[in-house]
Amino acid sequence: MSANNEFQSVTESATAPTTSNPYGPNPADYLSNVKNFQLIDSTLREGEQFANSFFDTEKKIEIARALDDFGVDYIELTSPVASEQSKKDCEAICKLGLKAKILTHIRCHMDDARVAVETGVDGVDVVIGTSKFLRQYSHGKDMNYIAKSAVEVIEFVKSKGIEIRFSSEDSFRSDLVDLLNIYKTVDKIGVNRVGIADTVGCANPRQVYELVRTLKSVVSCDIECHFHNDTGCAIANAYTALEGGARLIDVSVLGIGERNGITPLGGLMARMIVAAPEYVKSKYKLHKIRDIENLVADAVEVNIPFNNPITGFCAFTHKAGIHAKAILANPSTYEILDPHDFGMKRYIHFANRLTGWNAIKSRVDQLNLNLTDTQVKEVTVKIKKLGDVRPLNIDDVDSIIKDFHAELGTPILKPVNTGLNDLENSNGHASKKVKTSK
Ligand SMILES: CC(=O)SCCNC(=O)CCNC(=O)[C@H](O)C(C)(C)COP(=O)(O)OP(=O)(O)OC[C@H]1O[C@@H](n2cnc3c(N)ncnc32)[C@H](O)[C@@H]1OP(=O)(O)O
Ligand SMILES: O=C(O)CCC(=O)C(=O)O
Ligand SMILES: [Mg+2]
Repeated sequence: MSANNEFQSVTESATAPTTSNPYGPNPADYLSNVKNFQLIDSTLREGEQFANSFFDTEKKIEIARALDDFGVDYIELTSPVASEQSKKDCEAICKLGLKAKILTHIRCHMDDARVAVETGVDGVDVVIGTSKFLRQYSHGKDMNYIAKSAVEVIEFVKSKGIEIRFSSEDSFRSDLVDLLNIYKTVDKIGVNRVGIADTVGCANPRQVYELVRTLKSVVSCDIECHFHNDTGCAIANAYTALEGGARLIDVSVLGIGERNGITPLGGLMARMIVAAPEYVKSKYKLHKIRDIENLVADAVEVNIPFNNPITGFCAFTHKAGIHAKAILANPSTYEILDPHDFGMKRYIHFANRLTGWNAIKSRVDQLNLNLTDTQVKEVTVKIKKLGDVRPLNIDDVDSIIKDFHAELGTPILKPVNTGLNDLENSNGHASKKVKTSK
């Protein structure tokens, strides 16, 4: 068996969930939930609550169009009672005729509901805090009052013929009996969705799975989930919620939102393409993620983080010699995501002291030079030696290779081609300055 075939067979068995069954006793059940999810993008609601955000009407429209083109199912907008302009922007976005359904997000109060239903939205997301913190320090209402006002608001919105979702804020610090009672009440009068919100980012995936499973056993409507990222669990929690039977996940571009934000759109796509590749690739224009992230990053004046899934400048850059060799043989050896699915490229960063002769041989081949394996190993030693002294760039490596080749006096058989391709790291050592992965 060739090296390539060996890699192939390892990769295939590692990515075959139905045979290796990493999902426990009912893989079909978990997977069917995961393969049918929907996205509610809240960049223009939760994202407006991000510290740096200010979107004028034109920018909101540009972002809404980009999200629609990407394929999100819903776009959630700031409450129309937040300000006069928020209301006008909501009305303007409703008139765009987008494929995505437009939602606005309001408090559980008739004053808000009356304004929301007049904006032209396809649905209203209603929220009210149910934890003791929110009941004491935010709105100050008890569970009876919450249930009464929820019923009133829901019936009113339903009477307008648009979608209605009821969500408890701070669900994971709320009393479970209180929660299930209020969800049962609103499910009975017929909401489109109920929402679970990890408002403070305290939940872990096991807690999420348990709550979603429990809720699923008492309501018949769809379940939506909203996860903050304070403890770094927002993507994992979203995924686990889907495994548990939730249908919809709230996301925002780059995860922008209150504090350090919520489940990021791009990061969730990275997670979901592994679980449901056909569904994700057919439903969402994944190659648009980079442009959407750049659009929002520019608007809120932040850089794309270096370690961002998919679009971080080094998300598909392989450096150590051991990795480079295997990547050259079969990219799946060290990649769970294929960069080409997202319109991205893979790079092998060979200009450093951790490189190996296999990576340097690839560079020699790219330069169309004619060296034996023994000669490539010799020139690799020279490259690593300089790499011990200072950071290297591609030109350093090329010069060492070309000088070595010239000293041998071997003719160059073909014209030299130094154009960039997948084996060159065009981002080089500029990580501190690189704003995006372009
Ligand atoms: C977890 C979340 O992200 S929830 C969504 C957060 N989004 C927003 O806050 C939208 C932007 N907000 C705003 O523009 C303003 O806060 C407004 C217009 C909503 C309210 O402004 P104000 O009336 O000046 O009140 P303020 O913001 O100081 O306090 C919040 C008020 O809402 C009430 N409230 C808070 N949550 C809820 C709720 N879910 N349902 C009903 N009332 C609520 C509070 O009791 C308080 O009213 P009070 O001052 O009469 O006690
Ligand atoms: O409406 C919701 O479900 C979520 C509201 C929110 O932003 C939160 O609780 O963090
Ligand atoms: Mg939130």
